[in-house]
Amino acid sequence: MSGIPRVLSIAGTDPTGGAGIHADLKTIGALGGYGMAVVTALVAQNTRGVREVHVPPVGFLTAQLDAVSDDVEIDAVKIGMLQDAAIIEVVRDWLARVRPPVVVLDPVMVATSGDRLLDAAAEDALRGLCTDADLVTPNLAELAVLTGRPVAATWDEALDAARRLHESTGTLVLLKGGHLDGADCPDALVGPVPLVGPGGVHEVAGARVATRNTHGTGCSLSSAMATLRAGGASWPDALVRAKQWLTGALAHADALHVGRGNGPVDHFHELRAPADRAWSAEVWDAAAAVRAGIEECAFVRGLGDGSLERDVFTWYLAQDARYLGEYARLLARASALAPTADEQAFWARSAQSALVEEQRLHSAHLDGRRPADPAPATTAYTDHLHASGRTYGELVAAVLPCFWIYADLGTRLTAARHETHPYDDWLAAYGDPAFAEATAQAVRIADAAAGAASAHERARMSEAFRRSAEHELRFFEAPMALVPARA
Ligand SMILES: Nc1ncnc2c1ncn2[C@@H]1O[C@H](COP(=O)(O)OP(=O)(O)O)[C@@H](O)[C@H]1O
Ligand SMILES: Cc1ncc(COP(=O)(O)OP(=O)(O)O)c(N)n1
Repeated sequence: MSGIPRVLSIAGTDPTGGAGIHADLKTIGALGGYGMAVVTALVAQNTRGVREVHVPPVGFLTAQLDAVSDDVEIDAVKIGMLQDAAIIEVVRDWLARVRPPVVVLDPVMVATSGDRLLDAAAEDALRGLCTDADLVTPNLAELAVLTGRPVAATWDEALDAARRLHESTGTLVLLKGGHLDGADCPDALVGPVPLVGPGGVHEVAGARVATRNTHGTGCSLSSAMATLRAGGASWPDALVRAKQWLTGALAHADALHVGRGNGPVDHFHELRAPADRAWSAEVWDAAAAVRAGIEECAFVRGLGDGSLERDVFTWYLAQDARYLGEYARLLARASALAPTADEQAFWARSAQSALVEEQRLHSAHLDGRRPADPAPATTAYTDHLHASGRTYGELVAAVLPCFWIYADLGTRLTAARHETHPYDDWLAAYGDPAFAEATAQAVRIADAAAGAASAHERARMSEAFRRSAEHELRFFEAPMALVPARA
């Protein structure tokens, strides 16, 4: 494969650009591929429904397919609307001759509007095509037709149906939770253990975005899977990234204002993001007063100029040791929830660093004494962090101020360092360039999570960050408040 995956969509059209080959080409481009398209059917449709379908002669479909494959090395194919058995036959013949390394089949049957996009007589032929694909991505209604069972009403029923489809076809199944009710919107890969892991199910959790603009989500998801897999991702990693991207596209869908019905998602929301204000910049600026309070508080000033009483500092360290023990648990939880291997590894390293490096420094200062009981400010902070662990985005937002405020203080306090400074090793730890880099990575991760979040989830992230920043201030104020004469 060349560096850029060459992905062919075989599908029908949508002149409003939300579904079919139009959605496929946008998706492939948005996820870094080179998109190509062979048209199976011309569909006069918009965001409110399908008006008419024109199917060119099947000989012309063969001519299109051959024109592409005679010339271009195809890394992946995504197959969408096929309309009738004759078209399915042509595609099967072509696949038998030209077998691209990745074949994803979205078994399109009925649009959200209720209009049929596949003849009822072609359902058997489509079952046959499922066996030729590497991945098949039915929604719940399509899964019911393919398995000959009633439409699943619960996630467990849907998983059962997906297992049946996998068993009857031998093909990996991407089960989609879009048509279930509730605040969650999970997807899952169901297939052989070597491909998807223990139990033959790899579930990817997701929050439901509150929007009616979901037109073309199935087309977009299947094209995303084809593109990411052709780019070298495992199927589970492809699903994690595809879902993160699609959730962001849904979260930005309302801003498009395309059509009066079920509008499309914003495939290019990630390209537009740099022009938007980063989430991190928003919350950092919003916390300006709290940050100023920290810089000006007696404890931080005393730490900077070295005038801080040793017993006050020791009290602070004992509390910090208590805090870090809990903080490490929360970082480990972020690692468990992380959507990518890189983020998982980052949070795991951070948890280890919080436990080992920081506590090593503390034990040097605490001179072997056991950490004290947690003070109210310490408990309030760690309670808040635990309460913020509902979703990955919120948790990442909640743990971020501890990185960022300390790194920021570190760059300022580094200027105060000198050989005989009583707290020089402490100032060095927080001014450490490696800690600054870890902080920058935590900020990047939080911005990516905010980019994929719904407006509601993004607001929760901002609130989690704001409250953690306030807890940081109280944490710095606590040692001096306990010793009022020194404040
Ligand atoms: N409101 C929503 N919020 C978040 N994800 C959604 C929403 N609706 C659909 N999805 C996601 O879009 C993809 C397509 O799912 P689905 O709607 O079930 O299929 P189809 O578009 O083929 O009917 C899945 O990844 C699903 O989880
Ligand atoms: C040409 C064409 N192909 C497929 C669909 C259905 O797309 P899907 O992604 O399942 O989205 P909804 O129709 O469910 O919104 C289509 N409408 N047109």
